[in-house]
Amino acid sequence: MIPLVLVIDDDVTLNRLMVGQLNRMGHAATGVHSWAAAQAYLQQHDPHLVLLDCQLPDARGRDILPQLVGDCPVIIITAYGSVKEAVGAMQAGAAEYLLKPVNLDELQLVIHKVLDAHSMKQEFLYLKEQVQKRKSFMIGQSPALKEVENMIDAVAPSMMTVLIQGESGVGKELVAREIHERSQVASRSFVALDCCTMQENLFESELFGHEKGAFTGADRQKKGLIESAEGGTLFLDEIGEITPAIQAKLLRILETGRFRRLGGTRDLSANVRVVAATNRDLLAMSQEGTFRADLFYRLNGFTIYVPPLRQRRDDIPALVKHFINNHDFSRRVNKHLSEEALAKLVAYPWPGNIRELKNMVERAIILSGDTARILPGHIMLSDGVVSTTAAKPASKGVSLDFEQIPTLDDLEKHYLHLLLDKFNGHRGKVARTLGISERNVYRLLKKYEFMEV
Ligand SMILES: Nc1ncnc2c1ncn2[C@@H]1O[C@H](COP(=O)(O)OP(=O)(O)OP(=O)(O)O)[C@@H](O)[C@H]1O
Repeated sequence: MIPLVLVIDDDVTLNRLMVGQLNRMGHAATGVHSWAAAQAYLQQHDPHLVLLDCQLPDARGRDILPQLVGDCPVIIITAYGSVKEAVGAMQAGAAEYLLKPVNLDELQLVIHKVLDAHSMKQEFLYLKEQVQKRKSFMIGQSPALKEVENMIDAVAPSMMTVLIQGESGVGKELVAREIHERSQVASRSFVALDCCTMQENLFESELFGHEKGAFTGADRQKKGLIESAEGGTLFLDEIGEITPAIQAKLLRILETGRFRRLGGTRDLSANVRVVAATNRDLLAMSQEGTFRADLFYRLNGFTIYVPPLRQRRDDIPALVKHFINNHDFSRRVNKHLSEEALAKLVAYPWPGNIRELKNMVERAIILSGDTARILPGHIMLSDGVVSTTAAKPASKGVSLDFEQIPTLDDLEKHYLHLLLDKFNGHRGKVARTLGISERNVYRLLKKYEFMEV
């Protein structure tokens, strides 16, 4: 498509020069010398770009600009010495400005830049719209999941705080994203913070931000995630892990909408919707005194419980199909599950829930090689590891059960397996939990020949 360009300039010579240059660049340019002539042109055409002289005989550029900028990018041409006018035009929405006398090389550069930026913006807006229009990412038709969907629909349009409860890997973060996507603030940011992976100070500065000099190394002011989520949704994952000091600050945000950056003396307002998730029993924790009861009641105003996969086995076939279809390699070889393999999956208790199912499907795809059919032999369910934290959400510790007395290597291997499942294969989080470097985690992955390596 050849871009249409309209040049509105009463300087006849400059106008002709610019039109000539634009046509040589492969555009279809038309020159007019007044606003009246431009209006006549605009009634018949939709140009992709307008070059507009600030001083026309029958109108001033800054009065016309608002009528043009909504439809296409506008480059202002202004007399040398009227930079102030050019700045005003930029503030009113002009894409760029050129000073007279116009240098034709510069004209070419600026036009390329403006058209490229405009097409990128159009593409971005298109993609954003597509993403917003997209249907739910939540797969499954079971009555239990439908109930969760109904709860999401009910609460999403309000700005109410929501608590999502459920075992690890059931899809709590997905539910939080759905609440955001179906809310009135869907076009604003969704900011997620995992409360269990950071030390208290780091976490505080990440969430609330800090002022310059708040602590050693704070050499400049930094905004926190609360400010990044301004007008949108702040998702606090693993809320049961936050310390009492942070619990108090979070309570203040929920009660008053106010907070301070670390080292700050000024209150700032937090205009965010808070959605929190946990696999712990917050009620029991608040009764034991490890989680503030007042914060629990604030969060608990609207709770969505996401049931474990073993209570909605009907969803397994659709989930497996979804994970296979979303795997590049399996799409190429048209992978599918044999009936026996599916039966094996449906019978399994899934202590690691949908995350475990997803990892298992990905492993089975690799193990089945070039054959299209995934057979029961390609499905490796956890061998020997009978229970994990996932099966005991209220417990803070970890239990590994073995059929025989394990060696040190068995313990290491199974604990690594458990952490990989818990953190969805995230090596950084595994390393932080084990207190070793990521390089060492990588070494262990190789040692035990995990498929993720
Ligand atoms: N209904 C679903 N449809 C499709 N994918 C799902 C569904 N539920 C969960 N998943 C996928 O399963 C994985 C785990 O989900 P998610 O991270 O939301 O679980 P979680 O409950 O937040 O886990 P954790 O407690 O460990 O933070 C993700 O890859 C997610 O996309």
